[in-house]
Amino acid sequence: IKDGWFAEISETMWPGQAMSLEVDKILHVEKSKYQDVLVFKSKTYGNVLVLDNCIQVTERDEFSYQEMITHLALNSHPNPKKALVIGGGDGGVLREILKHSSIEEAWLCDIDETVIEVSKKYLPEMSVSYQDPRTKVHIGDGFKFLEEYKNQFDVIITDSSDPEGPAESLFQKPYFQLLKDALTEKGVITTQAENLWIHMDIISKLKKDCRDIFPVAEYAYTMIPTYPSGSIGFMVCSKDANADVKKPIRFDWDDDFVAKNLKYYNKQIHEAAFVLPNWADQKLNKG
Ligand SMILES: NCCCN[C@H]1CC[C@H](N)CC1
Repeated sequence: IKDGWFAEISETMWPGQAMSLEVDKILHVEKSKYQDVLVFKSKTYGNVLVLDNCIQVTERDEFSYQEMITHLALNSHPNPKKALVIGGGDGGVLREILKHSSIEEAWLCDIDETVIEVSKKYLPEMSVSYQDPRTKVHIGDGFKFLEEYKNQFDVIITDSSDPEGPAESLFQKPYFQLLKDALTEKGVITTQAENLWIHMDIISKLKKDCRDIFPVAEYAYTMIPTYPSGSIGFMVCSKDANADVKKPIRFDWDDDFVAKNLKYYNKQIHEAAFVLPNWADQKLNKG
């Protein structure tokens, strides 16, 4: 933090650019077993969680990412009862999963307990999900966790940081085979799949690996001001060869629920999220 500003600089992951947020107050600085953890109160985006110098969530715009990574998956499954988040220690994705009345168990496996602890203290609107009786928390490596649970989950969401650091293995092909084996018959996954403007190499490899393992694998994205280049994508995959993940097959919420509980996701946005600009469509779907 310099002259009252936090700059998200990464010469390897987004060279030559940086998102900056003005800092009002530093709330927490800690070196956990896995990464540097920083929480600060920003001037205009609420509290901000930073891991290894990468912005993970801000209170002002997190809903875009949390709602899309969750509902693109759950509304592509006919009747999700048991869901799992790999990562997601801030609790935001868990909060979104719990908005589906079909959910009986919402599991979360994050490697770093410190992230959960600081979220409970500084991100109350996301960590509220830990109080839900359907929530089950496991602290550990998602890779190892999945090796123990076969044919268990209807939906698995990989809410990870970037491929540099503790989440590196969550972007490799063997991980997607583990995800598939942990899913039930019509299981659906979503993963954090980076940005079209600066990570096309990562995305095309992810799509290829997912296509080799899942009969259905599509990339979708959302607008989010505080992530690099202002948007972030998701791989959305289904074990069901007849599934069309590009359209919601379920939308159980009435207008009143949507007005009160969904600030971003709706039926039209579900479909629109898969529509790519020409250069991206060429590279991803025709390359
Ligand atoms: N729920 C936390 C979100 C983690 N996803 C972020 C996506 C953008 C990355 N540069 C950092 C992690």
